[in-house]
Amino acid sequence: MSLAKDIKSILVNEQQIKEICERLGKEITNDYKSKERPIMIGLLKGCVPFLSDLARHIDLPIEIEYMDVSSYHGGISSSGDVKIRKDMNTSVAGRDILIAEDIVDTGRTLDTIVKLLKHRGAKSVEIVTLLDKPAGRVIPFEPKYVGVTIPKEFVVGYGLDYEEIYRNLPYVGILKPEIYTK
Ligand SMILES: O=P(O)(O)OC[C@H]1O[C@H](OP(=O)(O)OP(=O)(O)O)[C@H](O)[C@@H]1O
Ligand SMILES: Nc1nc2[nH]cnc2c(=O)[nH]1
Repeated sequence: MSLAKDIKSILVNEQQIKEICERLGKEITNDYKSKERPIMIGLLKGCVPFLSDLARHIDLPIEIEYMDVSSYHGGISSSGDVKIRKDMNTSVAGRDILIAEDIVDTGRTLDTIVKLLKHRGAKSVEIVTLLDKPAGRVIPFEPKYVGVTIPKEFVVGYGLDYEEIYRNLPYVGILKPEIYTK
């Protein structure tokens, strides 16, 4: 059964993703070159393909950690309740942190996690996201590094799921509404 048949249109294709990772990797390499062993924290599960591709374009000694965070418990809207399902093991106190995300939508996930990491004593906390959906915000939030700004559509692929499916599509596409309205 093909996954592609459920996609209305491709929003960010494989070539565009490649170019975004190269561009952001160069920018981050330049901005973080004088910082001591920054920690890139991926927010599972959606971050996986993006973090993996982006990190290979960062030419610096960085550490990579993960936190498993979720607020979308099935369906296409945020529950508003950001749950940490698995925390990281390393202390962030005094460290420069770069959070890697697949998407910033309502802003709830990142607002919660940035506040938490600052409360734990991180020296700096910045965000790199593949997708930014500013029209979805319910909390003001501006990620520092953005791959591409997208319209207010529910998207899947390249890490992003609908009910845990579609994360393995190699591109980002708009899901046909009949998939989530049926
Ligand atoms: O800006 P927001 O409205 O908070 O949405 C962004 C979050 O939503 C998705 O995660 P989700 O909760 O679906 O978990 P997942 O990464 O495991 O799919 C995505 O990976 C972001 O973390
Ligand atoms: N799959 C998916 N997850 C999200 N989390 C927040 N916005 C989105 C979205 O558009 N698609």
